[in-house]
Amino acid sequence: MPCWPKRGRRLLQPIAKATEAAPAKINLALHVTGRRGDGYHLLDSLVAFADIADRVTVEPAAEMSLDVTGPRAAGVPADARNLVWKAAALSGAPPVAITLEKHLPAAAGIGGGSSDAAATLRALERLGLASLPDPADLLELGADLPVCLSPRAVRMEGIGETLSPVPPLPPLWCLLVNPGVALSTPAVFAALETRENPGLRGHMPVGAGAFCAWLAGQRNDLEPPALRLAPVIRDVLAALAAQPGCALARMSGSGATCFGLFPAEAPARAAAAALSRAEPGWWVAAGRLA
Ligand SMILES: C[C@@](CO)(OP(=O)(O)O)[C@H](O)COP(=O)(O)OP(=O)(O)OC[C@H]1O[C@@H](n2ccc(N)nc2=O)[C@H](O)[C@@H]1O
Ligand SMILES: Nc1ncnc2c1ncn2[C@@H]1O[C@H](COP(=O)(O)OP(=O)(O)O)[C@@H](O)[C@H]1O
Repeated sequence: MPCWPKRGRRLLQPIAKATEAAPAKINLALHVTGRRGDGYHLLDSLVAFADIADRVTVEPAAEMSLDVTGPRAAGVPADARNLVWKAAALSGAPPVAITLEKHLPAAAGIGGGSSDAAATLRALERLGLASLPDPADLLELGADLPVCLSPRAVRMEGIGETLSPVPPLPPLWCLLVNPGVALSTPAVFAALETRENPGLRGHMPVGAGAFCAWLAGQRNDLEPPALRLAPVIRDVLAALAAQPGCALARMSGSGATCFGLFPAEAPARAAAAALSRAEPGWWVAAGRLA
């Protein structure tokens, strides 16, 4: 079904296809505060996004199809198991052809699949093929889906369905590093030693220096279990922390991707170049935090 955008009184060309960026999700802090009866964990997380992204292109078609391309396509399912396909099916939209250009590593703690699925839903909405769902209704696709629907910095609680606004983040650049180890999210949660921990403490300051100091006082409670499952994460954290200009190094989500925060762009770019040279087997990407 073509979509006729209403701009002024002129009839414009129908939108034939829509492309959306699916940015990397970063848990700047991730506190595990309890566990529900069904085994899902309660979280208190400050979530942000980086302009390091997959790209999802959606166009109307006679039948559903999915083409997975790009430098990180290997191993990503190109059928109904993929979250982009599941999202399109859940939306109730007519059949579409989806092209997913993978740049983010999979099973990496940066919500690649969830962000791709959310980007698919935004593209379907732009094409006029489906309306944007209520974020909480997306939990059945994954706990990270609600936060990825409108990718901007927020506080995420519950198992991922409770989203509340935070003050704008200070200008910060991030360096994402993954050592090439895929970590299973359930395995990392299962390896937690303590499940009832305090939530985020205090109020988020506005300036970059104060913000990074405040963040250093928060945690990622999934870091210790992930380190036990993949000890190489310790090397990644040490390598990030040793980069000039790095204000904080921490793991995102259930790992194994870690991030370094840099108040200035040039040191972040220099650190990306240095780490890529030193560890050619690691995935390294620098971007702006949003
Ligand atoms: C840990 C987080 C933090 O943002 O990120 P990632 O490491 O995936 O990026 C997310 O909560 C992951 O969300 P997502 O990857 O969508 O998880 P789901 O598919 O819903 O769940 C996978 C499994 O993780 C565990 N799980 C997930 C979320 C949660 N709040 N409690 C859990 O215990 C459960 O064992 C569940 O079966
Ligand atoms: N679009 C997708 N991109 C990556 N992985 C996907 C996608 N759809 C389904 N998957 C499956 O989901 C698993 C978790 O991938 P991902 O969402 O990238 O994890 P994480 O949330 O830990 O970053 C992968 O192992 C893969 O089999």
